[in-house]
Amino acid sequence: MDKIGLLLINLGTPDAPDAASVRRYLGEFLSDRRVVEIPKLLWQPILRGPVLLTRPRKSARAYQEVWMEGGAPLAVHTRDTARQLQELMGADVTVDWAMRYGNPSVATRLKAMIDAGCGRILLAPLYPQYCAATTATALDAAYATLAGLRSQPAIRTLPPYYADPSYIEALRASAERQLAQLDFVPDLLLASFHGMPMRTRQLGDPYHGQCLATAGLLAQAMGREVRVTFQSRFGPAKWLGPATDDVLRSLPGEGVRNVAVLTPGFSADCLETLEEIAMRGKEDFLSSGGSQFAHLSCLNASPEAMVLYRHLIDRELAGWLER
Ligand SMILES: C=CC1=C(C)c2cc3[nH]c(cc4nc(cc5[nH]c(cc1n2)c(C)c5CCC(=O)O)C(CCC(=O)O)=C4C)c(C)c3C=C
Ligand SMILES: [Fe+2]
Ligand SMILES: [Fe+2]
Repeated sequence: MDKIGLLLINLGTPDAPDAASVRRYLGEFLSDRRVVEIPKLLWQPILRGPVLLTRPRKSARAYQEVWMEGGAPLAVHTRDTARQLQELMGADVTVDWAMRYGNPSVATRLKAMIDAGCGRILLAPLYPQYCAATTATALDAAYATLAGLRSQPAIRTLPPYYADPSYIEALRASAERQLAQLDFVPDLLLASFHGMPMRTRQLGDPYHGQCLATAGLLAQAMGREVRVTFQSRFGPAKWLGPATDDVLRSLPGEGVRNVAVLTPGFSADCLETLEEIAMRGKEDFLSSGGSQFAHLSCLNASPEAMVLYRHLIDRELAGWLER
């Protein structure tokens, strides 16, 4: 039988925390028509002008605040996840990882897997909630690579797992482990998801409903309220709300003194969780009168994450792997 490959795909991140690297990364990311759905002729001059002239320097400073010894947090955690999964899966499955934007690219890692003899490949975009701007474009990149091949491998894709009991259990266990380590008891749990332009929801993207479903199931599993917000607004269009920063600033006025923020839509910690939430979100909350703030880490390559991914992957590989 053919060798089996598992390719974890995450969003992407710059190669280094400097303006030139961030400009290259943002140029690729924000040129994706799945991400910014403005006609190319209108958007490219704005992107190449004001956006790429100003944002890279500001973002590079933010990346410098969270950069790790092994590189960008998103890359470090995604690589750790792949390495640990490789150990768990054993020699039957070749595990690798790639980024939709930047490096290592989907094209290079997918081709390497095929060159290594993998005739059956499971593509696993690490997004619990489906969104065209994340899941679909990650798969587009893989299919574009396959389009250039005479001999293609058999392909399966990991479905969104936003309501899968194994995902909800991983979130619950990870949150409760971290809550037990805090030196305060939060009055409220906030689940902050990455935002999207409101228009994508009206056009039928299921992302918003899947975020609400995840938070509802997590609230049920934890037996307490989990309030949903959306972060990382970009550009002048109306985005999904309520906005995380607005809510963090208004909570003290509602009598919420202590808050813990989860970011369950991100499989791994990254700029958006470590800088935007754990640093700027904390400041928003404390400067508005809050007393104690905690950001709970993403699943990353935690023991809870390994149980989750092993379960999701084994289910997709059933029939390919005769264990
Ligand atoms: C129009 C812009 C954007 C859409 C739509 C969007 C959707 C979206 N993004 C993620 C996950 C991540 N985004 C990250 C960074 C990031 N996102 C945008 C813009 C849009 N995202 C920008 C401009 C940036 C770069 C950072 C900055 O300059 O502020 C990241 C982190 C990357 C990292 O290197 O750490 C993630 C992860 C999701 C899940 C999503 C839709 C649901
Ligand atoms: Fe984003
Ligand atoms: Fe951000």
